Amino acid sequence: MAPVPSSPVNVGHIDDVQELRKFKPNTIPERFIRGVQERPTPTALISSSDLPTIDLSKLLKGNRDEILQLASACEEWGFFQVINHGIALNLLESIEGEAMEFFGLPLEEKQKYRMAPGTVQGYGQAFVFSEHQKLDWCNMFALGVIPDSIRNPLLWPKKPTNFSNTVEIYSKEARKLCQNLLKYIALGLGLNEDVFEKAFGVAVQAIRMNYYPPCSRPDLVLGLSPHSDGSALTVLQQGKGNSVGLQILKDDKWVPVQPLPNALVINIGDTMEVVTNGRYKSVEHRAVTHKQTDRLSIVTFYAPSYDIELGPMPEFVDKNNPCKYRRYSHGEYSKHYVTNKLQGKKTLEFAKISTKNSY
Ligand SMILES: COC(=O)C(/C=C/C1=C(C)CCCC1(C)C)=C/O[C@H]1C=C(C)C(=O)O1
Ligand SMILES: O=C(O)CCC(=O)C(=O)O
Ligand SMILES: [Fe+2]
Repeated sequence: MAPVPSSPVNVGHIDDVQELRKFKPNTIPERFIRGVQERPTPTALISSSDLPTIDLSKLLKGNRDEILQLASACEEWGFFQVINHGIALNLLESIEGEAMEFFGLPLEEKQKYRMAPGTVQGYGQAFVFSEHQKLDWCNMFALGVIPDSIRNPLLWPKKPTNFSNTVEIYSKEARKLCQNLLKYIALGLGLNEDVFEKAFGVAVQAIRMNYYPPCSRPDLVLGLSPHSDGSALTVLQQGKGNSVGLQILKDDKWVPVQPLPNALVINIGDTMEVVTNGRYKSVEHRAVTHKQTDRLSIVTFYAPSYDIELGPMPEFVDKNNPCKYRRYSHGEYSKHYVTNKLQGKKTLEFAKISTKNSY
C-alpha cells in the first residue's frame, strides 16, 4: 500500500463542495477563503497559446525537429500539450463520462470510498493535515493503479458499473504515453532512449480525478492549491468544453492553460527535476474556479518504483552545474510528499542540498 501517515490526524470538518453548492450556493465557509496573497488575481497577459504543442506521431517517426521542440518545451515551460498522443478519443470521452457520472452520484454512494484523513486515495480532499488548513474548492477521487501493492481494491467503485474497467484501460494507455514521452525526453537530453525506463524500475502509477463545482466567489478561493507534482511525468486531461482552470507559474506570473481540443497536458514532475539536476524543472501550478461553470480534470501520475534510489545523473553535474539534490529513495520521497500539504515547491526541499562544493 502507498505510504500513509503513521499517527492519526485531526483535519476537522471538511465540507463537500458539491453539497455546499447544492444546498447553500452562496455560502463560502471560512476554511475555503484564502488570504489576500493567495487569492487568484487577474492572470498574466502572456498567452497560453505560447504553451508548446508536441505531436507524438512526429516523435514516433523520429522527427529531429520535434525532439528539439520537446526538449525546449521541457526546459522553458516544464509543461506542454501533446496531440496525436495515441489515446483513442472515445476512450478520453469514456473516462470523462465515467468520472462525471461518479461525481454526480449521491454523497452517501461516493462516501463508500471515503478518503481516510491524512491519506490520498479515495473520495474526498487530499493533503489536509490540520483543522486550521485552508481547503480547496474541489472534490477529488484518487486511486493507486500500479503496482498491486499500492492498490486498495475496496476503493475501486462498483458504481458507475463501467468506471473501474475504464480506469484500467485508460491507465494502460496513459502508461504507454508516459513511456513513449520519456524515450524522446531522453533522446532530447542526448541520453539513451531507455535510460529512464531502466532507471525508474516498474513505475508507480496513480490516477486522480478533480471535480471543481462552480463557486459564487471564485475570487476568494482556489480550486487546487499551488504545487509541483511529485511524479516523473504527469498527464492531465481537461474536460471537453470546460472553462480554463489550470494555471502555471511562469516568470512569477500565473499563466492560464487554454485546453486544446483532444490534446493532453503533460508536465515535468519533481523526479525529472532531480535526475536532470534542475535542467528541467517541475513547474508550480494551481487550479481556479468559475462562477457559473464546473470543471473536471483527470490526472495520471507516473513515478519511479518506491525502491529506486534517485539523484542527479552524472551527465548533468559538473563544475558549472554543481549537484543540487541529494540521493534518496522514491519511497522516502513519496512518504514525504503525501504527508505534507501542497505548498508550491516546498516539498522538493526534501532533496535540495547547498550548492557549495558539491559536485
Ligand atoms: C498532487 O499529486 C498527487 O496527488 C499525487 C498522488 C499520487 C498517489 C496517489 C493518488 C495514490 C497512490 C500513491 C501516490 C502517491 C502515487 C502525485 O503523485 C506523485 C507524487 C509522488 C510522490 C508520486 O510518486 O507520484
Ligand atoms: O485540475 C487541474 O487542472 C490541475 C490538477 C493538478 O494539478 C493535479 O491534480 O495535480
Ligand atoms: Fe498537479
